[in-house]
Amino acid sequence: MTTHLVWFRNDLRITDNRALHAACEDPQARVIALFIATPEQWKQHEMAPRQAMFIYQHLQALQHSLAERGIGLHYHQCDDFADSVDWLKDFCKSEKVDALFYNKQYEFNERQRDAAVEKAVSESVICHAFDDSLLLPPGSVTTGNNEMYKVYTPFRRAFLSRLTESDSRSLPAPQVRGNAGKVVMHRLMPFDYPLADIGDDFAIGEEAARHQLRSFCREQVQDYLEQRDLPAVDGTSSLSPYLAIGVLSPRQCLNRLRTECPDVLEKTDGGAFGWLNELVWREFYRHLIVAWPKLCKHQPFVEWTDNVRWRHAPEELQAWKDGKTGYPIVDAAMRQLNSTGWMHNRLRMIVASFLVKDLLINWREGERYFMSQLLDGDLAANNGGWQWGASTGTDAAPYFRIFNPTTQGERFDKAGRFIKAWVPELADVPERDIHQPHRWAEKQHRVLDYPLPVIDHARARKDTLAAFEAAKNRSD
Ligand SMILES: Cc1cc2nc3c(=O)[nH]c(=O)nc-3n(C[C@H](O)[C@H](O)[C@H](O)COP(=O)(O)OP(=O)(O)OC[C@H]3O[C@@H](n4cnc5c(N)ncnc54)[C@H](O)[C@@H]3O)c2cc1C
Repeated sequence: MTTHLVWFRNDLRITDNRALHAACEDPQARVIALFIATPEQWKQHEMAPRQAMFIYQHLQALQHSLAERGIGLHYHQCDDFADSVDWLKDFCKSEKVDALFYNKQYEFNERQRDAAVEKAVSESVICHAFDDSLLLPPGSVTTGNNEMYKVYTPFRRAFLSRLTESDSRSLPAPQVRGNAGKVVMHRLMPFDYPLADIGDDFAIGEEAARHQLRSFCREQVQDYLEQRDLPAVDGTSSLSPYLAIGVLSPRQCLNRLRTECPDVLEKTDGGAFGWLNELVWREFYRHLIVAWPKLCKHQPFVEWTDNVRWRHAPEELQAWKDGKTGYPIVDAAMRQLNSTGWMHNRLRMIVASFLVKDLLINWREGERYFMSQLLDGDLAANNGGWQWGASTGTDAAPYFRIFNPTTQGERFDKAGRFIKAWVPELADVPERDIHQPHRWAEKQHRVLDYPLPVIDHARARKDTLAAFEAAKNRSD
């Protein structure tokens, strides 16, 4: 009997999982599954303790779903990727594995590890790697010169035309195998990594994720364009934590969207197309890290931006992290992040702009801090978002485009509902004054238990423009 090993990594689901599906195609094969935890590597990647917990809980759910189908999940903990290569080689030998099935990861370290694994086991194991976490594989959407796009809009155009030709059907969960009911449930030890409570906002399991997807596409996606920028409204899908660790696949998202909104590709001014556009951003950033691996190594896409003389301002950095900058929308956003591990996209843009363009602090500090807190931490999307905000990346906003944190708050949280939910110190401030609470307090002769702005935006704007200008000149 042949033995097929499915190595789970960022694809913690049994439905529409290409590697699992392929491994189970031969009904006679013995199929076993494996997850390797690598806490030392996670530390280096700044993975949030909340995300580690989210993974751990989904691993438990996965183990049950696999066992019901007659597939035992083995679990092992190594320090880092290098150790995992050696261990996997021995494991394949001891379990007499004939074929290894896995879904590709696109980050630089992960690709190096996979190449090392394939080499290490090549004598006795056939490896099957699948493009699973994207709608279209990296390198398949290119310019006429066969190069990756550096700008999003033409990428999207080319992407959508390729998408219509591609097979993006979702695959079913594997059939129940002959040995169901006899599977050994190996004990899943908690990872040797800090684990933090994830609260009640995100239910565990792929069924819960699919339910959330279904109801979003059925009930909310039509209003996406009007609501997606309003943090006080639950107007986006909140599916990013599931997509980040592969509890849900982008094909499942696309297919559900098409079922509920069959004209999604034709009606380009509708909410459904707007949502699809976000899924394409996700693809864009993943394609980019493969085309430019330097993005995985903390390097800016636009090289001259490395000449910017960032400020060393540890107290202001800390105020930003703690949500105590004195700018209500920034503080509410950071407190949401610190308390839930999730932040609304508009707010991610605002706080990123504030850190980089107001405080003139290196974008890498923000990127790192986000990873350490986010439940949906994802190298490609996070790096892409930060480099966009810092004007150091592809398709970046030009450096002279600087968000004004006060007017951003006025535009997207007019009545301050979101602010009041997260900054209780401002509970008494009337709606019309919520974005400039100290001005109101002064007029009212009130003392607010809320910090004064850490920086004056108008002055900061000038300084930042000068710093970017000087960096550009230095590189000419
Ligand atoms: C500074 C910054 C950092 C970010 N860090 C991350 C991160 O670590 N992980 C992450 O998944 N997203 C990140 N994003 C992108 C975006 O903010 C989140 O994906 C989104 O807020 C998740 O909420 P949602 O699931 O309700 O999204 P929806 O609006 O419902 O979008 C659907 C899905 O599309 C994807 N998506 C949406 N917007 C983007 C985007 N701008 N870039 C890439 N993918 C997108 C996500 O997978 C999301 O779940 C970041 C954005 C910025 C500006």
